[in-house]
Amino acid sequence: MDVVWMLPLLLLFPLLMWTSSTFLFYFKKFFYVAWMMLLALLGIPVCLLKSGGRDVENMRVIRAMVRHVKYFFGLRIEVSGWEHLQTVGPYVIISNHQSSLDVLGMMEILPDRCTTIAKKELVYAGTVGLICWLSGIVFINRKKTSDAKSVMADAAKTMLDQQIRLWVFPEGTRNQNGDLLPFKKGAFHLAVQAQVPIVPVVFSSYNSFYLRKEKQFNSGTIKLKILPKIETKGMTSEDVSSLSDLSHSLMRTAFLEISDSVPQSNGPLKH
Ligand SMILES: CCCCCCCCCCCCCCCCC(=O)SCCNC(=O)CCNC(=O)[C@H](O)C(C)(C)COP(=O)(O)OP(=O)(O)OC[C@H]1O[C@@H](n2cnc3c(N)ncnc32)[C@H](O)[C@@H]1OP(=O)(O)O
Ligand SMILES: CCCCCCCC/C=C\CCCCCCCC(=O)OC[C@@H](O)COP(=O)(O)O
Repeated sequence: MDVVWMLPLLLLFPLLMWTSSTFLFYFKKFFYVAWMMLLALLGIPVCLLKSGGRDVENMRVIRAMVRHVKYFFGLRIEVSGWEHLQTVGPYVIISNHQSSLDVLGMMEILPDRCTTIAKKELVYAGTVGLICWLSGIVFINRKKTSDAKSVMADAAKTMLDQQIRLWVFPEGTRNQNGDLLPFKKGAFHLAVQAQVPIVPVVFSSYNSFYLRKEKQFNSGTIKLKILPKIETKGMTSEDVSSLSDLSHSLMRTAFLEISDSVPQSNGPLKH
């Protein structure tokens, strides 16, 4: 191409960058995925050298490598309720799930020996998939409940045998509706089967800085509220529904309390 044409294009590019919020939205999203892929590529050999294979201890590598990422996007993460994570031994963390950006908040508070339950498709996500597998992430097939149930029953045993904590997203999918989705039951069966406490964690609404439909991705604050643990000792599968309802109501109250009242992306969810 002629140099004469290159010059205005070169000048236009930064202008486009600073003026078009849609362009910035896609650029930031692309950068997020690309950066995470690169970090994972660098993290994989570290994990292999440290533990030689699939091991929950590799979560420490991810936690350390992801902590700076928030600064690229001007995101502040404010945590409250740290004391509720000071529980000895295994427990199940449950949290709401709005976007893949949740990984940033997660890595801010992730306790030692804590891994997560994820959809099986994530294992195919290139270097990110491989580092997730190396870090002991438990993959489930959401379309086959019987398979998912047996994988989670095995996880309940592993939690106790290997003193592992598990992070589950009980909504079962990403949701940015300005409210919580009804909860799936897996996390509660897991906690009851292992007879371990549940620690609810609530992420404030991202609607004040990240709107998928409107293609807005600005800087902002994520509030993370860790709630007091809920004991499950002595509970049976009969108690799962009430345990799920109690957790949902506590988390919904906290979610509405810490989220700014901003226009919602898709309107409030109708139950
Ligand atoms: C260095 C660089 C690094 C780079 C980055 C790396 C980042 C990596 C770290 C972070 C990773 C983050 C990953 C995030 C990924 C998040 C996700 O993938 S979310 C999606 C996957 N997760 C879930 O789906 C978990 C929640 N879902 C469930 O628990 C579900 O219950 C289910 C087990 C999948 C089953 O779902 P479903 O059948 O649709 O619905 P239910 O109503 O819940 O269940 C039906 C029926 O079955 C009973 N039941 C459910 N579970 C059990 C069980 N474990 N045991 C026994 N019975 C069970 C339930 O009670 C229902 O019966 P009922 O009679 O109606 O009560
Ligand atoms: C086929 C591949 C599927 C996942 C591709 C993700 C690739 C992302 C790469 C880098 C981003 C940083 C780490 C993100 C890890 C979190 C992944 C995530 O949040 O998955 C979404 C899942 O919770 C729910 O998905 P659905 O909305 O139910 O569907």
